[in-house]
Amino acid sequence: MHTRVQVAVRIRPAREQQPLTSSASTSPTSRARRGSGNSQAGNGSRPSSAASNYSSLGGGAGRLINAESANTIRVVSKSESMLQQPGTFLGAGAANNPDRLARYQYDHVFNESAQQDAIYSSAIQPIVESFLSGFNCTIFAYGQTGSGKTYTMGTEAMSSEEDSAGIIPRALKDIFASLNGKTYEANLSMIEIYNEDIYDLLRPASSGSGSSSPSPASRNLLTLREDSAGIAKVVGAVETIVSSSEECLALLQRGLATRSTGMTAMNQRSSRSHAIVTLSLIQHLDNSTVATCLSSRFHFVDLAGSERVNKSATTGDRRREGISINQGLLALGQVIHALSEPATGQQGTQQPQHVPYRESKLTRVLQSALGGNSRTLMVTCISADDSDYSESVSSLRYAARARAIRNSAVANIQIDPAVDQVAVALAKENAELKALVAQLQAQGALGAVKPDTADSAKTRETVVPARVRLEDTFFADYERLCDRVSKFRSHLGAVRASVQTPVTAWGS
Ligand SMILES: Nc1ncnc2c1ncn2[C@@H]1O[C@H](COP(=O)(O)OP(=O)(O)OP(=O)(O)O)[C@@H](O)[C@H]1O
Repeated sequence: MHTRVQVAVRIRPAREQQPLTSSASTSPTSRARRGSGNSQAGNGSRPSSAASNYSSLGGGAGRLINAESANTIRVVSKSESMLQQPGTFLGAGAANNPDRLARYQYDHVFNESAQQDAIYSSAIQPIVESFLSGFNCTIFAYGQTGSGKTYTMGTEAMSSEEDSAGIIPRALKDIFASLNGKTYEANLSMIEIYNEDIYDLLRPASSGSGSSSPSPASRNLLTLREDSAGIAKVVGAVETIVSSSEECLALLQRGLATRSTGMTAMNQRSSRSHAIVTLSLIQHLDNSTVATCLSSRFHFVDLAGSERVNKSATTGDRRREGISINQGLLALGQVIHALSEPATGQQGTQQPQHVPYRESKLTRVLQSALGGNSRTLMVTCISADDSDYSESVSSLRYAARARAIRNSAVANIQIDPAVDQVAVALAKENAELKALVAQLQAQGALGAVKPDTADSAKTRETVVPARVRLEDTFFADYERLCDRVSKFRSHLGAVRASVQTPVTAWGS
């Protein structure tokens, strides 16, 4: 079933303070480890209660970028060329657009006063329902550095109780509440892509544990391998069995402590890596005749933010990280671009476009989320400050393009492995019966009885009743097999029908 990638845009509250003027370029915290929420006092430090440092006013009449409705963002263009860009629907171009306005439309737009719970209930809950119905799902946060991706995803602090809790803790809480009383297996993993290397955040570094900042060489490097369908999979990440949201949050908290972060002029604790949290779930469905199971994967992706080297005032490691981050995001932009615009052939026919997934680890890992078997939501975080105008407009354009991507998401229904064994046994039995029938036919026991041989009377006496008995057994087994197969088919059909359209709001 084709589903469109959904896009939500969140405008972060205005920063009350100017971008950090700390000497990020001269004394960066070298690959700082994210703490457990402690914030240092003083100029430029991360607020202990983040919301308290930001204006909660929605909208800003004099600003160039504003949320106009629950689906629309209005941008006053600074240049003529901007009005010609995809995603604008005034369309008539600058000459007919004296107000120089562009409007971008999305599935959800949240202004700066939007709270975490409102974002969760309108944009995220439908995806959680899809996941529980057997669909692979991905939510990824995109945007410039400091625009609020980590805050929105909830990879800042792992608690599902606080008002400021983000998407991940809230989703985990809902998922495990829904699974209560069901038979399932759930596994959690957490990785990061840092400078084009993939690390396991749930496996402690193999050496140097005394150091506050393990060197990349001591950490567990993971590899990517393509499956038979050409989809890259991360190999070797620790998958921990989990049975409650509290367990997941404790694990994620541990993983976050080793995520690569660092201070830049734009963000006191800037994520220097793309973090991917994956929850894999197998739900066993109850059925008296044939058991099936739903298997689904939920990827939560907190991307590192794009940054302008001059603005983020980075040097050394921070600068190298920034370049690597930008390269990964550039590749992501190219993939979004290719998927949103199918190439047109010579006769005007649409042709499959080459999609450059292989350009970066990030795009390889996100391959199935973009154009594959997944229900995907891109949460684009922007700042409406005029000083962030060009970065925000660029994010808005990417977001508008991403909305054109069509995925083919299907509910992953499988025969329970235990039922598979029954099916194998029945197939074996069937094959044995067929062989027996063939053997008897070859001996003439099941064919027409040959007339008037010397032993014909004896043959009729002994073979015919045996044949009847064998036929009875064979047909009884055969009917039993057919009955089980037909029950299984109708059950599978019913399960498919019930999970194909669980979310009415999903784009198609
Ligand atoms: N909607 C919001 N309400 C309150 N505080 C916010 C909001 N969005 C972001 N913040 C605060 O702004 C700061 C920067 O946000 P955050 O770290 O989430 O940005 P980011 O996009 O993840 O940046 P980077 O890409 O550099 O990691 C944090 O202190 C965060 O708590």
